[in-house]
Amino acid sequence: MNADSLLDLAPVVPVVVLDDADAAVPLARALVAGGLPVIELTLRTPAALPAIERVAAEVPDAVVGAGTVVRRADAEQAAKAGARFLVSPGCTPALRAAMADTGVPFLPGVATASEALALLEEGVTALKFFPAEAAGGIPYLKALGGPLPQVRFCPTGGVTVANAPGYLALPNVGCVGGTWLTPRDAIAAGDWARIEELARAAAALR
Ligand SMILES: O=C(O)C(=O)C[C@H](O)[C@H](O)COP(=O)(O)O
Repeated sequence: MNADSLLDLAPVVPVVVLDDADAAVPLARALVAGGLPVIELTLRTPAALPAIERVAAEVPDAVVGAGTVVRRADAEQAAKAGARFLVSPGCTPALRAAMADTGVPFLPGVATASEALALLEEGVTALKFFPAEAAGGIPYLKALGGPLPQVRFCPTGGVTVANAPGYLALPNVGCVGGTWLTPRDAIAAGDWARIEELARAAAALR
């Protein structure tokens, strides 16, 4: 798998904030059962790294990655924990180098044509578009596709079950990401059936 093929594995990538690493395995199983095998666990809580480790070891059908990669150490620790991909909200030359050094596929975040061009110069053609809705949403991405048809995006940030189909209809969108599949209250309650249902609805979007 490389970053470009990652965009084709599932129409929606659940972006997860976990408070308790014990929730990771049942959560990942529910998402996989609902049809969403690609899972981004954000490095925003101390539970994230052990959660990545457990999902990588115990849920072979999941493709678990790390989100909120913002420093070299994040990239290194996530790769060591078994992350199969890395996602960052934005990118700098140092962060790109750090992610590339891990050998793990990565999706750097961009929000402008210049940022996309800087990464294109380094051979990176799969990008996260963040924060998607706030940065201009569907019309903005459509406009970027004119001069930059070789770049494909995973829009994330303000994407919902309602606006996801519009993004997925764009030729330069491979998949979308969002937190709506894994509500914090459902995770806290261990309501895996609800999460599986949300995943199933999202998997059917395309
Ligand atoms: O953690 C990261 O690396 C990010 O870039 C941020 C997330 O992608 C957004 O927080 C998505 O959140 P929603 O808008 O609720 O779907």
